[in-house]
Amino acid sequence: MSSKLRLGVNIDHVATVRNARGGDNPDPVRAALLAQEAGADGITAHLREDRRHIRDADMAAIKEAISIPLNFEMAATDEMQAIALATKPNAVCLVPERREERTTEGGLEVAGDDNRLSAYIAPFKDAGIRVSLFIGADERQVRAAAHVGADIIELHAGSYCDAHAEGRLGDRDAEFEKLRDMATLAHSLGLEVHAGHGFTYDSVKPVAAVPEVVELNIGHFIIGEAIFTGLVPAIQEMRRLMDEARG
Ligand SMILES: CC(=O)[C@@H](O)[C@H](O)COP(=O)(O)O
Ligand SMILES: NCC(=O)COP(=O)(O)O
Repeated sequence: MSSKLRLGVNIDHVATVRNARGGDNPDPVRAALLAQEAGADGITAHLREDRRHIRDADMAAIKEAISIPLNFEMAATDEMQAIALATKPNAVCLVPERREERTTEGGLEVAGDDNRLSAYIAPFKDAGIRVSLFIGADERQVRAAAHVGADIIELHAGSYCDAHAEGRLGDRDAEFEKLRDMATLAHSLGLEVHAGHGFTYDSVKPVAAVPEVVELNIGHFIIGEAIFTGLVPAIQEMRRLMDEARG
């Protein structure tokens, strides 16, 4: 098995730069369209409860503008459910949120919240919106994701990427093995497997080579690299490395 690996480009941090000054520039919709032109297979955007980057109007405008799938990241709240159902993305990805965190620190606790999550995801499934759960590489959470009826899991790759960046080689290898093993388990349970958070040109290839992983969502590094090389070359280089790893 070695299906094509999709690249979802997360454009949140274009909005972070815009919001630093107010006004309209840089425009996340323009970034989404450019990402599409550059060969992205999907656009990911996270409407945080505190609206620190993407805002409600961005999400609606991105959905309207692009012709590739939109992956709508959100906390599992009633407010976000109503917005996502009105936006009609291809998929929602439920993520944990803590107001004070700098970024998404961990995965969703599915195992301890399975009854609520089963009921929460039902309206999305009725509306034809695929449901992804952003979880840590943890067997309990993978099994619970299958149990609640998720279509997809996105494995939080942050611990692997951090260990890679900090040169903690033992931790990096241990975290990679967890990602690989949980991808295999999830696939065997009928879940589609994605991974994301923290990938760079240096860290992406081992995970891109895992055959059960069919999509990577990558944002912060690509947007940062775009400052130096431009958005299209930054996306194309990530795409090249992913394809090379897939071999
Ligand atoms: C869930 C996730 O990994 C993405 O949303 C990514 O982290 C970008 O958003 P933040 O930087 O706001 O966490
Ligand atoms: N779900 C992960 C994502 O969309 C991008 O994360 P990052 O590359 O911005 O860390």
